[in-house]
Amino acid sequence: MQDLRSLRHTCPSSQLKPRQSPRTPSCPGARVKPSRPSCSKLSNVPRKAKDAKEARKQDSLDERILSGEFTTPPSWRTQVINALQSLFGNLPGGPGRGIALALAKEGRKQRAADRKVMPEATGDIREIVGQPVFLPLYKLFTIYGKIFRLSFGPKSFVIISDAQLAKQVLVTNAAKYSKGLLSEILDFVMGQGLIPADGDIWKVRRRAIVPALHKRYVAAMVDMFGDCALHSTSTLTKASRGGRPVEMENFFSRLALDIIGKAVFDYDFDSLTHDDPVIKAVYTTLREAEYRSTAFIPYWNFAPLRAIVPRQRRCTEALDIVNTTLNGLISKCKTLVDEEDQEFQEEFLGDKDPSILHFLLASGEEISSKQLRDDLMTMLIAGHETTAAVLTWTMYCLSKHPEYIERIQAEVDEVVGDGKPTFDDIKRLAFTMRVINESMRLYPQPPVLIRRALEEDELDGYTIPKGSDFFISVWNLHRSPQYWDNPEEFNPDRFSTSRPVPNEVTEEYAYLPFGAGRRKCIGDQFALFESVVILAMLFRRFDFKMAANAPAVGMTTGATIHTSDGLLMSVSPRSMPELMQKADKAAEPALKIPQEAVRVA
Ligand code: HEM
Repeated sequence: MQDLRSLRHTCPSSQLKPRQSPRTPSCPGARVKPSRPSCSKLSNVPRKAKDAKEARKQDSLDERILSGEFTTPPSWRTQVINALQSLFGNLPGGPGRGIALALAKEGRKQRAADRKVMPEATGDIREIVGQPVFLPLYKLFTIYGKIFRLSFGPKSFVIISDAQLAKQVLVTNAAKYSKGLLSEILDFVMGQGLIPADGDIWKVRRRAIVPALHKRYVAAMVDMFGDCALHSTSTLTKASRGGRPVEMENFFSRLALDIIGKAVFDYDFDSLTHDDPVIKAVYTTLREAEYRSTAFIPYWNFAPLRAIVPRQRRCTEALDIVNTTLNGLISKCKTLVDEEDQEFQEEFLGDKDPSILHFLLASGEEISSKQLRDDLMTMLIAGHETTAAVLTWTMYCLSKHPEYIERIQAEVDEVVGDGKPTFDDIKRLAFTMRVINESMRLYPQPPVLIRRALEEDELDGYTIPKGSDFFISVWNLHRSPQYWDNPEEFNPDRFSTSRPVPNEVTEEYAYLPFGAGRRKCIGDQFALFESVVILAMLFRRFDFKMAANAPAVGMTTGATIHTSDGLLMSVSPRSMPELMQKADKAAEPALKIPQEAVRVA
């Protein structure tokens, strides 16, 4: 893999100099590492050699920035006009002055014309896909500013790192943009589900699904979050008794899977205590979706290769298992709906099964099994990986700030005590909520949003041709010094607890943890409540800190930000013996967290 040496700047405008001295967009203490190589050749390279190569790559971009390589000179026309203007302006008296004035006017016109050409970085795509893509994008943002084009051979992307431009694409002119590349990548797993769908299918499905997440449903889910979190404490208790550290990313991934399975189709994966073919199939499918979003040759589009390449064969088998399971759940729920005499009304909540699937079937809407499966699969993925990533990075941020853990514990002791948080308690767990809001600022999941222009548009004075692909860098927005004081600092108090929970509107589109506009996340409340309940339940019962010999925490990315080597923490019970006895009684005996299915790719 090359370093970024071939990235060339071709911006003609002098307006686009770096706005600040460039620096590495580091998370507090986190180490940046390349994602697992998508090219099998690299997997034999010894780890140290790979690390050294990565370090050289980082250094070389920094050095090149500092050397001024990316500093944007004026276009040659502007340079010639400037030179002539100064020549004639220095002639004593006579026509020289008049010519200099005319040149000054021409210079102004030329500079305006320069500004119309979008700044452009060109390079080799392997330089970007070899590492979490949002990191080089941050560096390029410090050079090229709020909007620039990133080109690799014939392919190019417009990168947006500005709140008002993001608002224009996501909200004001949303009808002019589709999910583009994302739909292509996710088609094999989500089909026409809500995330990749566009046009009329998206409109119809959004209208059908959003009402399912009504207030009564979310309140019922809050209770279920508490049950699942309590169940998970047996795993932590067992680890703490055995003096064994817990890999928290794996732990949260499985806890979130258990929750979303129940919430969406009333299926108990119980993945924290066992592995089975369905769980393995779900993870194989998820990892394949991530792999496809970072690999740069879509060889799987050729049917013969899908049949030959082992990982593609495994993926097809996994999809079969997941689809068969979903079909089984759909027909079971259909039978339930046929047999029950519960009337469907607004805020419908199934007595025996409060899931979204039950709501959708009970609503009586005509829908094909394939569409229903696409919807369920979409929500399974959307609601699982994201929440697990948010909890993992929140834990990581907290591990650096024991003082905030103490504040969460004090709040939970006062508001919740030994029980499970209720819907009404959540408002009063305001500091815990701000911790999550702040962690989502530093580690947005996903870190970039993808769009494609369906028709010509104009952004910041630039003409955007139809078909242009966009990355809206939420990572850049959330760490931009233009919008945030000390943007790299983890500081939950930047969001006051006496103000509403921060969102895209309160923060004027500089904060987009759930996107914005018509494609905004439908599970935002669900996910925030879920995260608050889990943190409250765990911190009431345990203390967490980084394990003594934990590997440094690095980042890799697919759809969300993963750790490169896990988040290894030691867990110990808080010194409240009577509480731990109660927790032990409530929870079932634990097996160790199954490891093998989580890191398949
Ligand atoms: C902390 C957890 C979550 C985060 C950070 C998150 C983030 C997001 C973001 C940023 C988008 C917008 C994507 C875009 O504009 O391209 C989105 C869309 C979506 N999310 Fe979430 N999400 C979370 C949890 C959930 C949950 C729990 C569900 C389901 C119960 C869910 C279902 C969806 C769906 C269906 C969409 C597509 C909406 C549409 O296009 O109309 N998400 N999510």
